[in-house]
This record gives sequence, C-alpha cells and structure tokens, in this order.
Amino acid sequence: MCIVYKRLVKMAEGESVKVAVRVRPFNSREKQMNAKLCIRMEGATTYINDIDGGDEEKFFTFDYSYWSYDGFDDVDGYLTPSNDHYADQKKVFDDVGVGIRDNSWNGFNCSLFAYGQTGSGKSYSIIGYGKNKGVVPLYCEDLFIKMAELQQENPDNQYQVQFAMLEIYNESVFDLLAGNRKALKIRQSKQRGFFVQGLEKTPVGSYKEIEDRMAEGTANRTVAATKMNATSSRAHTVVELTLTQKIKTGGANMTKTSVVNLVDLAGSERAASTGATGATLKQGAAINKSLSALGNVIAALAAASEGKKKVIVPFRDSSLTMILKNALGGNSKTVMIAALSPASVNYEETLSTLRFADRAKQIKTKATVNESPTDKLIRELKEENDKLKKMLEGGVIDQSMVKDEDEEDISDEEVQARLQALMDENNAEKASMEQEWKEKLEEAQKAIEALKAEQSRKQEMMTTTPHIMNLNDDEQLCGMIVFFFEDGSENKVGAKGAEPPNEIELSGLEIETSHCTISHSNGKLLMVVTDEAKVYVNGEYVSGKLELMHGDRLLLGANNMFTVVNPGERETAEKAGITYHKFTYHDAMAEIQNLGSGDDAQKGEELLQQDIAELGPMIGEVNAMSCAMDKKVKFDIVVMPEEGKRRRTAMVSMFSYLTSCSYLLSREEFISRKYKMEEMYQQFVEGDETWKSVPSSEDPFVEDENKETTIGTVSISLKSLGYLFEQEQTLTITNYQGAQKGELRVEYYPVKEDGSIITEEDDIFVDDPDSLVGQPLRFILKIPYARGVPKRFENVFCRYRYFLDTDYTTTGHVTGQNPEFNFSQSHSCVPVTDQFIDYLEKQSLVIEVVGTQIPVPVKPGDERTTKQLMASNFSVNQTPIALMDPEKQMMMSELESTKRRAKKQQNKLIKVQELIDAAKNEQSETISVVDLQRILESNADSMGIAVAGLLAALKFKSRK
Ligand SMILES: Nc1ncnc2c1ncn2[C@@H]1O[C@H](COP(=O)(O)OP(=O)(O)OP(=O)(O)O)[C@@H](O)[C@H]1O
Repeated sequence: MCIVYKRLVKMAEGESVKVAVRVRPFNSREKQMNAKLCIRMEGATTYINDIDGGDEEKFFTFDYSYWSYDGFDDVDGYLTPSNDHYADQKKVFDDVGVGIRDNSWNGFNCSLFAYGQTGSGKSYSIIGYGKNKGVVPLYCEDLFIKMAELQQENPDNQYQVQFAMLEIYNESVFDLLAGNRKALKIRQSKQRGFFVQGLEKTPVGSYKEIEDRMAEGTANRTVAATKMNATSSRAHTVVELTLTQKIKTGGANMTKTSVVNLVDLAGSERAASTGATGATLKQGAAINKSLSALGNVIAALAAASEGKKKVIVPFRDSSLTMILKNALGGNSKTVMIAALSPASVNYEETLSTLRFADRAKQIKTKATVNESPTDKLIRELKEENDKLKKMLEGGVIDQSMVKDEDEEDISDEEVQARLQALMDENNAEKASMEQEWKEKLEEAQKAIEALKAEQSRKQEMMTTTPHIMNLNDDEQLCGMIVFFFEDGSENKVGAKGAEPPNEIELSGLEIETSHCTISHSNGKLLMVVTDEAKVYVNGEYVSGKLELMHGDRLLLGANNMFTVVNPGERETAEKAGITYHKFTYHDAMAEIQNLGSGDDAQKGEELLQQDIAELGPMIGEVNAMSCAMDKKVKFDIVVMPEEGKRRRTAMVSMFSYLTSCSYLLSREEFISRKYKMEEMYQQFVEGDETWKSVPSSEDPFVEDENKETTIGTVSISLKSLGYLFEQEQTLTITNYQGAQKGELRVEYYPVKEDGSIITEEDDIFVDDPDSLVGQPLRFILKIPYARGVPKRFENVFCRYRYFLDTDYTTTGHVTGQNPEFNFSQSHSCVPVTDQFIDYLEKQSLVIEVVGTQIPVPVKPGDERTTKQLMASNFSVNQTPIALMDPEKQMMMSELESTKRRAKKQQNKLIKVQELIDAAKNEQSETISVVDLQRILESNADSMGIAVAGLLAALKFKSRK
C-alpha cells in the first residue's frame, strides 16, 4: 500500500550563531610584568586599544560582551560580582547555557565552542575550575535535575543521555573513551552527514558519571600527550552529549534526539605564526591545519550569509571542520565563546580573536527538530488518520490518500479496513520498538552500575592505599593518571615491551624498559632505581634505593611527573598539625632547575626564573627528540642581558653537530619551533616516514645557515654623559657563555649644538646630572673597530638600541678578524628628562656584535650518533650555562681589558729587562745610566708609555 502524505517538517528560520566574548583577569605572569589593560566593554560592545603600538581604538559588538577582568570578590572560592559590570559563571550560564538547555530539550542539535589563545580562559568558561563551574557542568547538572522531574511527572516517558569524547590531534581523530588509541575514520552518509565511525557512546545517568567519563577521557588524553610529548593546548577536544527523549503524546510515541557538541578548541595562536617580534619562523606558521581550516570555513559561511553567491564552504579541508559541519553549516543552534586576554602584550592575538568572533556572528544556521524517522512516520500516520477520520465524518473522502494512484475507486469500508490495517501495523512496530528500547535501557543501566562500582572502589582506594598521581602543566590534566600500590606488592615501572610485562607501564621520552621498582610494605614505599634510568625525587637526581614519602615529587624520564600520596602518612601528619604544600607541575619543575621560589628576588629575576623553569623541561624534551631521531642538534638554555635593561632574559641556543654552528632563539621562537618538532616526533613514533623527507628549509631541527648570530655583547655605562664627560673604552666582547670573543672599541663624546666636542676649555661642569633636566644633551657614539673576532664569522657588524629606540642602530658589515667599522653616530635627548637621567644612571648600552657563521663540516668518518655526541658534553641537569648580569658583565669586560693591557705592559717590561740583562753582560754586571737611557730610547717606540715614565726619570737623573 502506498500512502501519499504531505511532509510536515517544520524548518526553523535561519538563525545567527550566537557569539559571546569574555575577558579574564590578569594572570600572575601579566601582573609581574606590569601588564597594561587593553580591553574595555560597554554593554555588548568590546573596545580594544593598541596601547603599545598606537593604532586607533577598535570596537566590535557581539550578542554578549562579558567583563570578568575585575569587580569580583572571592567568596569561599567562588568569584562573586561586587558590581554590575562583572560577569560571573552564573551570568554566562543564564545567557548561554540556558539557551542550549532549552534547545536540546526541544530536540535541536546544539554546539558550544570556545575559541581563543592558550591561557585566555576557554576551559574556565566551558568547564570551569573548582567552585566556579563552567557551562558544561552547569548544563549537565540542570539536565539531570529536569530529567528526574519529567520522569516523575510522566513515568511512561523515557530519557537517555549518552556521552562520547573525542580528540582531534594532528588531523587524526581519537576516541578518548576507547581503551586503545587508534585513529578513527570520518565517514559521510546522506542521513547523518559527516560522522566518526566507531565512536563509542556511553550511557550516563548523572552528572557525576559524566564527570567520571570526562576524567577517564582526560586521563587517556594525558597518557597520549605524554607519549607524543605534546602540549594539551594543541589538540581540539569535543564532548558529545546525545539526549534522547521518548515521549508519549496522545496515542503515539515521539522520539526526539538532540546532539550537544561542546568543543574546546586548541589555542588559537596555533593557527597563525607565533613569533610576534618579527623574527617569525616559517616553521611556526599554520601549525594546526584544523584551526586554520575552521577560520576559512567561518569566513566562507559569513560570506554566504551576506548573500554572496557561489561560495564554496571548504568543510572537507580538515577533520575538525568535517565534524563541526552540522554545527556551523546547518542543523544546529550554535554558540561561540571567544576568550580574551586583557593584557596589551597579547594585543595582536586578541584582536585576531575578536575579528574571528566578528565573522562567526554573521553565520546563519537552520536547525530542525530531530525526531526519529520511525516516530516521525507514526506521528505523521496518526495525523493522516485524524485527517481521514475527519473526512469520513464530513462525508468527503479523498480516496487518493489510501490507495495507489493506478487503483480503481474503493468502497468506504475498504478505506476503513486499510486504515485499520495500517494502525495495527503501526501498533505492532511500536511495541517492538518499545521492547528494543527497554532492553537497551536495561543494558545501559547495568553498564552504569558496573562503572559506579568501579568508581567507588577507586574512590575508596584513593583514601586508603598509597599511590602516585600525575602532575601536568595543564591544571585539568593533573591527577588523571593514578597508580596504586597494594600492600605487599612489588611494582616494576618501565616502558611497554618488557618480559614479563611491567606492572606500571609508562610511555614517553627517556623511559627505560626497566626504569625502577616501587614496592609497598606495611604503609612504607620503597623505590629502587635501575642503573642509568633518569629519576628525580624532589628536584634531586637519584639512584639506587630510597624510601618515598607522602608529598614527594617524582620525575621519571623526561616528562612523567608524579606526586606521591600516602594516606597513612598524611593522616599521621595532619593529626600532628602538619599540612602539606600542594605542589604544582611548575613548582616541581622549578625544583629540578634548582631555582627556589625567589621570594625576595627582583621581579625581573623572578620572571627569568619562571622562564628557565618553563624552558628547562622543554629543552630536555627536544634534546631527547633530537637523540631519538638522530637530528645532530643540541639545545641549551642561555641567559642573556636584556638590551638596555639591567635585566636578564632566558634564550635557547641551538648547536648543530653537523656544521658546528650555534644559533640563539628567543623563547617564543623556540616554543613555536618545538610544536613543529613534536609533530615530526609524532610521525617518528607512529612509524610514518614522512618526517625523513622534510626539506631542510622546513625542518625545525635545522637553522638557515645565513642566519645572523650574536657573536657576543659588550655593555657600556653611559653614566659619564650625565656629567658631560667623554668615555673611551676597549671592552671585551663576551658571548652568552661568558667566553671572550675579541674586543670592541667604544667611545662617546658629549657635543655642543654645532656638533663640536665639549672640551675642558669649554668650562662646562656638571656636579649633579639632575641639573641637566630641561637642557638639551647631544653626544656622538663611535665604534671605530673590533679586534680578535673569531675567524668563523663573516659579515660582522654591531647593533644597539639607544634609550627608547625600538629599532636598532647598526654599523656597516665588515669581514675579517679585526673589522674596522669606523662608525660614528650622533644621538641626543632634547630636552633631558628625569627618565633619561634614570636611564644614564641605572642602565647600560648593550652593543651586540653580530655575524654569520661559516659552517665547519664534520670530520669524514665521524659517525657518532646524536646521543653519543651529547653524552660527550651533556650534563643531565640543564642548569643555564651563564648567569651573568649586565653589571657584572661590564665589570668583567673592563677587568679583562685591563688584564690584557697589563699583560702587554708586562711583556714589554720583560723585553726591557732582557735588554738590560744583555747590556749588563757586556758591561760586566754594571750598567751606566747613560747606557740604560740609550737602550730605552732605542726601544721606546715599541715599548710605549710604560717605559716613557722610566725614561723621563732617567733623563732627569742623568741631567742631575
Ligand atoms: N573569567 C575568569 N575569571 C577568573 N579567572 C579566569 C577566568 N578565565 C580564565 N581564568 C584563569 O586563567 C587561567 C587560564 O584559563 P584557562 O585554563 O581557562 O585557559 P585556556 O584558554 O583554556 O587555556 P588552554 O588553551 O591552555 O587550555 C586559569 O588559571 C583560569 O582560572
């Protein structure tokens, strides 16, 4: 039988993507750096100010602009508004979360995604921290409360929530709930659009269970991140919640399914190049294909929504855009939260986030209610039946509704009979579907019970059994990996593949097959470290046997960091009134760098220490990667004086064993390069050989041979200028390791308005530099030459930044060991300000001597691996090589020059002595003053001033 009926699907009106932006408070790093606020908000409008660059203020209007920068009190851990301006988590949920909740109950697909640079507050808004729960937990809690209420009101209705969690990393899709990490395929079907084949959906019965599943997913993510040595902020995480409602309406059942996608995107800076300083590396660009593809998709959709024709939306370009196609391109109600940093240092990144959000708000989606096809059919049949009944009652029968087109007219009885048959068929189908539903539900219930039991067992063990749990750079990944030690157990720890298998299998850099053993006996934990395995306990490199105590920090290999939890010990300590400090990953890493907390150190010094603590483990990782792939490169942390400031800054040196060239990378350049290395390393781990054929111009382990390198620096104090004195100095060029790389002649002379040098005759005296304030000050800086520059550099030049200059002043390029720069430049400060006097007093002019390196190829026959090469000069503890402050460097440099001068004088005096000795021999042990005078005079040119005084004295004596 063929039923002809009209489709009754209601299509919602095209609806824009809802866009909210949110600005967070300064973080501690920004506070320490005295960051400047560059965002303000009025109503729904966000303004951004280019404080450092001076571009005009820009503004953008969104559905919501959330001010979370200030105006709050910490009440018991919850950040509570102290004025109307501040948007707390509740406000965000009320605006954004409630909409998602209502839409999902109405059967619409919904998507919420968070965009923004790393650390801008994406996770805070989506997931939240501690009591400040984000949209996801609040939505889920609300979902289950409402579900319980509805269930009570209508016991016949059935509701189910399923949970799935996936990760997109380097274009591969991984099910975070699957036991094994295997990349899944994205497929496309007419009905479902793009979908991830084989993605596991787990039924969940409460928010607690969702939390547990999320924790499980996050733990799997942590293990994978440790193994691949990747930072979490590089992956996109998608949580997918499917809400199915089986509702009895009248006689029919209605099943509504809505999928809610919660997407935590990778840090947006990964989409673009990282080095904001202009020293951008090509390797740093477009690292995350998915994120750049998302930008293109959004731009195309925005253009299409503006009515542009022939827009092709490149959904197929990346895994992320395929998965989000529904959310962005069609059947979904979509919300985006763009997270903003308030600090002017992040201006460029924040502006690009605002632009991205601005484009996103132009996108229109069309969401339809998702009914199950069977239910829809039943409902539509019922509607048809009602219609037919009405027709029957009214005596008008449209027979075409129940007969085939080519069939003859049929009797009213036949119409009724067919109708009845149809109803019976529907009822039978309904019953079978209900049975199937019931069975599925029972199955789900059992699975939930089993999980609950497992969970409570774990919970119990956490409070009774000693264990270690992981510490991670990303707060959300801490405590995700837990290994328990049962009493009487001996647990071998090491990489996979040991025979018999290790009880605790770890993956990651520098994990040995047999790394260590941890045994538990009567509340005591004993660790035995295998020879040569890398283990740090509380910052100390350890070997052999030792007892582990509650609160200890363990670093196994390069990046598996754990903290020891011994509930028995903790309890005893707590009874005695002792509370343990909660160590973060950074504390633990800083401890390994042996840096201490630096409570009373200067602010700049603290920042430096933070940078070193951050870079230290990264250096360990990249060196281990270099060894694993035999890249013949070694990295080290170096500490450089920051130009113009009495501050030091951490940088990274990259030394190539192939060319003996070393290059300096800024922290940003290095981090951006490291992402690329991780990508390469991932291919290596996965046995994908593409990394071997990467051209050297794109290889993060290779540096451009023509890159300019700092040979060394000299620091010269400009203090004398404050007294209008000149200065002429020959200063030692010191490289970052404190080694001398030649000498540089630097001179400066205060000058008058006409450019002539101020001399004593001018009779201008300044007792107090402050008296110069308001007056003009001009001087000439000369860099005549350098001496003894290492042979392996060519195209040598000097550069420096004077006072507030942002650009370098540069000398000409000269090749040779004794380059003559003949450089002279006039500088001024008109009028002199307090700030300038401060600059003269407290800072020094750092002159960098720069050149390009001439590669020295490896000796033929040297086939040592990177590991062997590093072992020959590699220290386990990556303590920075040179920790010299500019002042000390200046003093050292002066001292070195003096020493050299002294040495020369000494040589000359030795020569004089020799001559005298020779004369003595001739003159049988005595020498007349006249003869001595003659000897000295005939050698005076080569002896210089040292003997001039002596000669004068002799002349005086002989005259007498
Ligand atoms: N609105 C806010 N109010 C108070 N603190 C916030 C807010 N947003 C973020 N923070 C804090 O800023 C820090 C960074 O935030 P968060 O971890 O959410 O950033 P993210 O963008 O998710 O970073 P990543 O990309 O590394 O995951 C956290 O310590 C968080 O507590």
